[in-house]
Amino acid sequence: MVDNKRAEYPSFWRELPAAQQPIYPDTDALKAVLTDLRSRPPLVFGGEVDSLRKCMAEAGRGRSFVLMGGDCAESFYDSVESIRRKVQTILQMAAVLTYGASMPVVKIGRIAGQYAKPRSIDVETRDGVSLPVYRGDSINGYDFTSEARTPDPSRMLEAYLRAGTTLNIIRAFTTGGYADLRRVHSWNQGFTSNPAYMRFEDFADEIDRAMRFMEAAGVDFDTLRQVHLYASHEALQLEYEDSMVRNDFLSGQRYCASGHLLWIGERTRSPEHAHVSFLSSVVNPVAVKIGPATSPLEVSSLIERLNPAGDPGRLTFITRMGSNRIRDVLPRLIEAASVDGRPVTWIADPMHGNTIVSRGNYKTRRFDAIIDEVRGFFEVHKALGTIPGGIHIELTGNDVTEVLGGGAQIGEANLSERYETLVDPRLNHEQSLEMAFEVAEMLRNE
Ligand SMILES: O=C[C@H](O)[C@H](O)COP(=O)(O)O
Ligand SMILES: C=C(OP(=O)(O)O)C(=O)O
Ligand SMILES: [Mn+2]
Repeated sequence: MVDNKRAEYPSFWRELPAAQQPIYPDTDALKAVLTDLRSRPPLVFGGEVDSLRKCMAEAGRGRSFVLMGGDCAESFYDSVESIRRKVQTILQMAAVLTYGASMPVVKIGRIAGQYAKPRSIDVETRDGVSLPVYRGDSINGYDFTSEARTPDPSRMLEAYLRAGTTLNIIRAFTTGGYADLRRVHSWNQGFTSNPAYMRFEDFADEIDRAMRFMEAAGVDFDTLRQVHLYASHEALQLEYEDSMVRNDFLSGQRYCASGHLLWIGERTRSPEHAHVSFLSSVVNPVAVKIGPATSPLEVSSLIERLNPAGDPGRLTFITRMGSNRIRDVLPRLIEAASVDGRPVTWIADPMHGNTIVSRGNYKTRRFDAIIDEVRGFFEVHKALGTIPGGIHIELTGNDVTEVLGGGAQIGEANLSERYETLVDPRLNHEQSLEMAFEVAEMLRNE
């Protein structure tokens, strides 16, 4: 467990600098919402959170592989159909990765709480009019009006309710037979029968033979009808996260009950600042996004602050370097963690270091660069004898055109067709599956 002096002063984060926080004009309304949130039931429970921490520990030891995926920013208006397709996409990817890795795949959504966004610029200007930038549905609205863009504390309450609804949908889809491996396999067969993905045919045939072997050998597929899909999000909005802290009634420990795993973003990860201090005071598994400017010293300080007792599964680093930097930058950061010796789980986010702007001014990413960053991540770990523990992807189950390339060859001219994201470009359903096959092949060749 987290044996940290700061845990004795859980509000210590309030004394430290906190980047990317909204400023609410109505402080009385803010207080009322926070009081209300503190009285509400937790969204996730201690036992589930502890199970995920054990899964993250297994991934750190190379005995399982983590798939984290979902929207850059969820919307309060996401339909049940859109959530269903996202869950389906994650389940399909996980089945392919399980075969490639010959290991269990830990499934974690960027879901049921991914409503607050860090931004690089505070204002957005359109036709000479400047307004506060959109920071996620739990902070302000997407519409380009002064009213929508003003931070509104009642949005935190709505975020809590939407997260609860989404968790309920997830529980229904993952326990009601929808996640049955036979069903997931038949969806994947639909994907690989598309001529655009012919190159995965042999791999898909192998999976199909494995399924038939399992059936012939008498595996009880009915025991494979339920899966765990955990919920994660960036713990950016500290007042909301703090209002969701609960002492678990069984263990008595402090959990942030807004999601199973919480991460700290690249823009708020200073070891001396508020986000790190806040997450040091709860026992959830935590992750920190680290970009190419991260120093080995910061890696050791983050370990010291977030996992002083060296609990396996407590701390994950999500590397987001860019395909052209990962092979140079990652080795010294892994070495710093190895010298420290306390266990760390490593996950690759091949999205955020590969963002570009298209000629038509769309924020986008190239599919090939995304795949190349994962390849670099595997190469570096192989050279150092350390463990590549998983991948972290921005995806949607919808048929959007936000990322360039892939088998469907989305080009710059296609981006305007279905560019629907609120913030960053996501892999669409087919690109996500294509990525799963690519990474499964890398895992098999490990
Ligand atoms: O996921 C997030 C984005 O990378 C981050 O919010 C910054 O986006 P921006 O540069 O559009 O502000
Ligand atoms: C903002 C994000 O990432 P990062 O902190 O790595 O830039 C994100 O994951 O959406
Ligand atoms: Mn993003």
